[in-house]
Amino acid sequence: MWIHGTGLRVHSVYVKICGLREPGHVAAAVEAGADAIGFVLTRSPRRITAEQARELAAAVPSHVLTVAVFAGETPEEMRAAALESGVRAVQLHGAHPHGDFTALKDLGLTLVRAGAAGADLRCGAFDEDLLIVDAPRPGSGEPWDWSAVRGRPEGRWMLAGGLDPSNVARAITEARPWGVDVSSGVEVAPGVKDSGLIREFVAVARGGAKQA
Ligand SMILES: O=C(O)c1ccccc1N[C@@H]1O[C@H](COP(=O)(O)O)[C@@H](O)[C@H]1O
Repeated sequence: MWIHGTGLRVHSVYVKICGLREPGHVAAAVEAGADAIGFVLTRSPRRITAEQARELAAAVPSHVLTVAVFAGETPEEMRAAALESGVRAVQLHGAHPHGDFTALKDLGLTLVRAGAAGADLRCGAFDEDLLIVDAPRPGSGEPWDWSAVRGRPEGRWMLAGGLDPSNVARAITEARPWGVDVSSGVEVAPGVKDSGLIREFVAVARGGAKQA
């Protein structure tokens, strides 16, 4: 199902796979049915350049949202990297002020705001299109008490932080998010994705695979 006017497609639970660096893993995520895939353009074991992101994004069909992930960069840096990479969305982690979102608005990209549970939990409060409610340390793979936010975020919001194929079904039950976002939980080492784990994560998040 497509959400009118947003370029966003949802099944039961919207699924984003983040921190992709290899064409084979991008293909695995797309074939598994991910709705969005993320390229980390900030400090991280998963960091790639805007040029590498452009090459990876070029192979992604238009129904899958490509997202550039930032944390602490200036609006000018984010604009330049977003334009060079050719992504369709930008994701701002941490304490970015409202003005940073306003400064990116004219790019016409989907704006994603990501913050921990203590942040403003209303999607749209910073003019963003999507909200991610994450662990205090993004990309750390550390689980947190997902049930603590159940019923609190408003609008289209994704749960993130420590999710993996073994716990995502429970996390969805506990927090009732609109979508889920994963990075570490589909890796065999920091920054090293695994196609089997990507497939398993998408299948479980959509309710298509049984939990052990
Ligand atoms: O994935 C990263 O390395 C990363 C680095 C800096 C900011 C955000 C990052 N990714 C986002 O973090 C969570 C996933 O965390 P986890 O590793 O699954 O626990 C998600 O929002 C990613 O988009």
